[in-house]
Amino acid sequence: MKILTAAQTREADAYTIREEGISSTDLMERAAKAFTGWFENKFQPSEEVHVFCGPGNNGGDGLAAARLLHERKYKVQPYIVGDVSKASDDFNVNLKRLPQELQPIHVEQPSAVPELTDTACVVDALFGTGLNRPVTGLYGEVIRKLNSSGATITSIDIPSGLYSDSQTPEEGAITRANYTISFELPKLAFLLPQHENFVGEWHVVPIGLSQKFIAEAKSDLYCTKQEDVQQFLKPRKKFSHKGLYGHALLLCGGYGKMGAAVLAARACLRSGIGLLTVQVPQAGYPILQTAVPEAMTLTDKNRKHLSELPLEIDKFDVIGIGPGIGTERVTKTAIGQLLATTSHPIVLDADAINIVGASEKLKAQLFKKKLIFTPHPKEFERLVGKVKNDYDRMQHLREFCQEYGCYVALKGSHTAIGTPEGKVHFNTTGNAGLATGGTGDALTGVITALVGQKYTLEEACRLGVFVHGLAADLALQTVGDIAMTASDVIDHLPRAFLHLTQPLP
Ligand SMILES: NC(=O)C1=CN([C@@H]2O[C@H](COP(=O)(O)OP(=O)(O)OC[C@H]3O[C@@H](n4cnc5c(N)ncnc54)[C@H](O)[C@@H]3O)[C@@H](O)[C@H]2O)[C@@H](O)CC1
Ligand SMILES: [K+]
Repeated sequence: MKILTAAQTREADAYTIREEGISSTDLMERAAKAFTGWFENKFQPSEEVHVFCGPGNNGGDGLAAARLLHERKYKVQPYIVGDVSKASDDFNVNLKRLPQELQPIHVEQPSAVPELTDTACVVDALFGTGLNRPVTGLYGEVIRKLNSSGATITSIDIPSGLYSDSQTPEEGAITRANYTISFELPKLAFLLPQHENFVGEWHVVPIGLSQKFIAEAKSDLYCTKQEDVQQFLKPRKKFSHKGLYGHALLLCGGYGKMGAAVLAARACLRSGIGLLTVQVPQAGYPILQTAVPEAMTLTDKNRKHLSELPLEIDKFDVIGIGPGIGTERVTKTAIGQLLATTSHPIVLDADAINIVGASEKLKAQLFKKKLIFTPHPKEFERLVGKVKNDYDRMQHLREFCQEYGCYVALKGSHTAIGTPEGKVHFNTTGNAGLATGGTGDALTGVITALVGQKYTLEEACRLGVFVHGLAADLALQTVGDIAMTASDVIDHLPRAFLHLTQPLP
């Protein structure tokens, strides 16, 4: 699914109106119906609904929604904020359509906003994608008052004041929505962690914008949905054997962190790898052989740390390295040797990233390799330096991937996968239960397994991150997010793959 800019969304609206012979007023009615459809499922008609409308089409949506909710027996009070003498045409059409008994309150001073209790529902329709400057003055005061009221706020299309695809200037007020209901496609701003407290829980509702326009629109930003990954999932063949599904090598684990190797290995096996060899420091031999009997185990000559590569490194189709390995000098040397010798794809995680990030010499060895990095935001900064905000982080992600011709799965609530072409694919599965030690080790195992099965590096990243998040979503139903462990996520990988390959009842 593509992510469009605010400007492209306006063009999509205009194109749909022009090419599909629908009036802009009817498109607004569709948007308001889609919004109220969601709203009715969430809130009871007994609740008071205060709808705050700005001067543009977002305000028009608010007026239309006020009318529709009133028809469905909600107790609605519309507010018109600021000077609307130059309001949009569709705003005016919807103002006229308000029934006699639904008189709007004109807010020309912040004091005209009533004291709202925390049982009140607010619909925020002040500004949408037409926002063209930071919100200050009266509108800013109204937003601050709504934010501090304790009422439950639902924003139409986007929290008012939030820029959809660039950094909102500091002086601009932004609605802190509990829910955001957006039209047709998500906005980039929703996917960035810094906006969590503004966007709240977000949903996208379809309004029938031209699919032709969306398909042809140029964008480097995507959301990965289930149907996307299902398209490149490879079904197993009846006459197949383990040799067809790749032989992976995991270089993981260290003294006191052998669990990282166990988790990566178990996730790798649960993601379909044909054969798995794990090399661990000597101290890990009995642990691996006992905890993961399906894996072959090699031991390093070093008792506690990774210090050497297996002799026949080229027989492996893919190498996953990093979880639990530490940053000893001997380990750094081994990573240098790995980058210098193998031509097979490598998945680098955790301390492998920290080691590479701290060494210009190793960074110089990254060019023209088949590499996937799976950093969390701190590890990513060790690769690219300090970042200013989430937009800056995205820019660094694209530049790093383009410069080194590699893939980076930058982990987060919406893990962002950067590609050498400068694209970014945001993931849409997963939950806060993943914020616990070991889930990253599991992800390394999943992606390594998929690369071993000859998925392209892009497919392995997108499918791997998606299925790992889906496993966590399935685990959520039985263990919840507080108690979830990495092992729970791995234990739910089978159901997650089943969910993708077979329609569930
Ligand atoms: N026909 C369409 O184009 C559709 C539009 N839709 C809705 O329309 C919205 C976009 O509408 P518009 O393009 O009219 O834009 P908005 O409603 O977001 O706001 C634009 C108006 O606000 C003013 N403005 C912008 N920034 C301001 C600021 N910081 N302080 C004070 N005033 C400011 C502008 O001068 C303009 O009058 C979407 O977000 C969506 O909610 C939907 O109804 C779907 C159909
Ligand atoms: K809004």
